[in-house]
Amino acid sequence: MSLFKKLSLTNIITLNKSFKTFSPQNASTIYALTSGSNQKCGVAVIRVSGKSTIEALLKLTKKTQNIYSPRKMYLRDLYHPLSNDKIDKSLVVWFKEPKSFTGEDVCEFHVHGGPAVVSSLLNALSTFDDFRYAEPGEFSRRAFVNGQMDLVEIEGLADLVNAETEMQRKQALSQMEGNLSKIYKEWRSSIIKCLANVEAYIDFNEEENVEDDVLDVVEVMVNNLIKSILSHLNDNRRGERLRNGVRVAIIGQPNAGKSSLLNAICKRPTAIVSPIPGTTRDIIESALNIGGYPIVLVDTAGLRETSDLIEIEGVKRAFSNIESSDVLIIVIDVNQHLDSIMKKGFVNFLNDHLEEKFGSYVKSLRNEDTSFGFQKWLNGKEIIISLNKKDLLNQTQLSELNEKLNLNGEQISLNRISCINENNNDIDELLNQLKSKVSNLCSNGMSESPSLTQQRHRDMLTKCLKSLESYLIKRKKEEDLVLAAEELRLAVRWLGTITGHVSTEQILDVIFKDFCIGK
Ligand SMILES: Nc1nc2c(ncn2[C@@H]2O[C@H](COP(=O)(O)OP(=O)(O)OP(=O)(O)O)[C@@H](O)[C@H]2O)c(=O)[nH]1
Ligand SMILES: [K+]
Ligand SMILES: [Mg+2]
Repeated sequence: MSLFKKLSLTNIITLNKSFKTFSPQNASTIYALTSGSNQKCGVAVIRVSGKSTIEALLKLTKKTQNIYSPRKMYLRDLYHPLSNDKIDKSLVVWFKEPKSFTGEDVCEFHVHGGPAVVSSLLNALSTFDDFRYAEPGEFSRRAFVNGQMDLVEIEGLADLVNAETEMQRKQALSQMEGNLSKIYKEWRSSIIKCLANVEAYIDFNEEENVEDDVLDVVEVMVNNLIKSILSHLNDNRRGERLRNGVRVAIIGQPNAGKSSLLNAICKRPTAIVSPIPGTTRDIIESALNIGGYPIVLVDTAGLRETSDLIEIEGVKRAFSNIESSDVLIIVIDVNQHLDSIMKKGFVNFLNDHLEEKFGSYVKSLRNEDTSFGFQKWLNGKEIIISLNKKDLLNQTQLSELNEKLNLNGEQISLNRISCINENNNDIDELLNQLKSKVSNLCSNGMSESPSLTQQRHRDMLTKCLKSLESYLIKRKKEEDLVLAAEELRLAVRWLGTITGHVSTEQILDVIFKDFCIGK
């Protein structure tokens, strides 16, 4: 083995060793109701983790020595250690460290899910020395500290617990199983390799053992890394959208029927509907699951110029929601605008209508460019146009309208609906259009090429990318190689922060505070 290769190896080992900078706070044994609710239920699970777990299990089941094999279920009576009172008949299972969720000795008691049973067992556990009720996320935190899961996997676990739709579940499961971590870990080891090579070159370039082209090889590797990280970052936020929900804003002029449409889609009277224009002022949000994709449907105030102070604020909020939404459903009262559509043709009508209704907003978007068209206006958003109140048109008007609805190849979806007539397929057609737009915007949650799922990862990856680029710039300017190498060291750090190889208490506190107790 060349000196160069030997050195790479030892450097990697020291780099990997220096990362656990925090101390595990696992002196006490912790316990919690882990099955979630405090409501009555068939079975409640109480989890215990820590070094005195076994003592508690033996005491509660009145055994003097450990007769329990790990990972096997036993049916046992549980007794309160102080009163000797029988608490319940329970299934017990224990896991010997390190083969447990937390990496410590763990025991689970499956008891009948009544509040009195649960509190009696929790009370019994509290009587043991150095036992305390777990903090939110403390079991997971111990799993992390003991190396059972990295941070990205733990975040996947939290997402899995919070997943509300099928696609979210798939994405979270894949992340929990380490598919996303794998990418970050591979990148990290590549950078560590680069760093080790550069350091070897710095230390030993006088000697013949170091290959001449080492720095060129590093440059190629860094360039490849930059490419991979960039394409992961520029994924159009597909994974984040799936995790957080796609924002879909319903917009249009007053009385177009926006709130009626929200109610029709949600199948409940969420928003107030009235014939008075300017009814909706606040933003009304409703969470939906469409084909496994999470959606936040947003009803907004009708867009118009007004002197009503409250309505002005409503219109302002509507515009800021247009800005932050991924999909816009533009509702148009087709009865009111029929003449105009027939006269101008649909695309011209739409351009004029949008310019009139959204003019101020559009102007702010287009700066000096005065040409007006959907593409400019969309600004990357998906658009669905809903011609509402079609029930007010007669058959002749409807068929004349249909002939006019030529979109000239614009990338928008169009539908004709009625929010009054409950018994129609129009809303279904709209939902299908919405689903196809949303599925284009979201990752499908599958593991082949896991998507970036969190802003935290995005921030760290961006910093990592900057450091890699700085390395190349410093190399190009032929600056001191030691200073350039420092950039690689930083890049390793940023990546390590994502998975928790480099860690600070602040990051951990932020991540684990959102966990429920018992996780
Ligand atoms: N005939 C008919 N009337 C409708 C339809 N959809 C809504 N309306 C009526 O139109 C009026 C306005 O409906 P809303 O849903 O309040 O309209 P909006 O766009 O939310 O209005 P603002 O909140 O004031 O901007 C109400 O009287 C609704 O009953 C429809 O499909 N057909
Ligand atoms: K209204
Ligand atoms: Mg409304």
